[in-house]
Amino acid sequence: MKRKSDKPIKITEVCLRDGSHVVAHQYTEEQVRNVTRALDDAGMHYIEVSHGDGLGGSTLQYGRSLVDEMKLIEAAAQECKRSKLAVLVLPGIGTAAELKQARGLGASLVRVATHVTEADVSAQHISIARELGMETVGFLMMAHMAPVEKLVEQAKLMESYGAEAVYVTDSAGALLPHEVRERISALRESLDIEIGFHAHNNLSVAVANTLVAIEEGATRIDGSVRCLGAGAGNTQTEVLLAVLDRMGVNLGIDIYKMMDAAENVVGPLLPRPQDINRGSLVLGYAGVYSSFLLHAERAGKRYNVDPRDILIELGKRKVVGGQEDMILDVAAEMSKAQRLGV
Ligand SMILES: CC[C@H](O)CC(=O)C(=O)O
Ligand SMILES: [Mn+2]
Repeated sequence: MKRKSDKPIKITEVCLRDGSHVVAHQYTEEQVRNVTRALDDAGMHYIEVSHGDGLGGSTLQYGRSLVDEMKLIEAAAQECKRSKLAVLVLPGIGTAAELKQARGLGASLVRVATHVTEADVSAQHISIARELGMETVGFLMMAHMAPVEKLVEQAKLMESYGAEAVYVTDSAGALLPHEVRERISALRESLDIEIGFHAHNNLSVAVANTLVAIEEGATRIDGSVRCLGAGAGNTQTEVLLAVLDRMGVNLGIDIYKMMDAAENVVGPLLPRPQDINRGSLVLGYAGVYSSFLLHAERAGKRYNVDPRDILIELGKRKVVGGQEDMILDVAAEMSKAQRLGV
């Protein structure tokens, strides 16, 4: 593979954070320990652990965690011998206090996540993370919703606040390979910091998109073992590693150990196969936040509305992360309209 960056590629495994959405934030300490131990043993670079919506996400609105995420972070930190521990924080949900606590428990990298057009709200969190001595990464979510110039402008803001890398985050799994190429290439030309890419597989192009991102110069790459992430999941880590190895890119992560972790440790955690069903396909097709799927399915059951219609409507209304309460409102409105035959 011809890469446009000569920096090493670093993989962040997100099944214990993005995958938290899939298990409705019900991870146990034992599950987190087992997964972390297996990933660490394989040589994973970074392992992210937090509530699915980041630090402080355990609320009625986003879903309560079974176990306090700080306990999960502490457990994961104790299992990390080689891997570094990462956390995610969304300004407005997670506070400086939680970030400090996570740092104290052993988290050494933080991704500060904002909607793609709202990078300005990340300034304080980025600067606090830098003061705490953490590797600090910006995470621009729903990257398909902004034109390339806007994405570049927002990434530059994060860089100016002190971010050491900025991610193009395809939260909805809506980006197509040529759109990933345009975005990563524009960022490479405009930024002096590393570029990352986080995919969702709702249109079945997560691995392909990730390869394009790497070719264009992205060096921070996310994946989830067995696709254990919101919607249809993320770039499947063990598959990506095998494909990269076949392309002559070896990242020092043991592929057999990753396959075994996928089969024996993560596989049994899946509540259902992470295939691309009609719900996850609609997410990518409509460009809706992947973590909305479970909420839309629940709302659909409650109000007897097809979850696909709810997701399409959310897409039309450009509902973004943090507006989860709109899902019930939309379902209730649609149910009323159905009853009245409107
Ligand atoms: C709400 C946080 C979100 O799950 C972050 C993420 O992984 C994404 O936007 O894809
Ligand atoms: Mn995600």
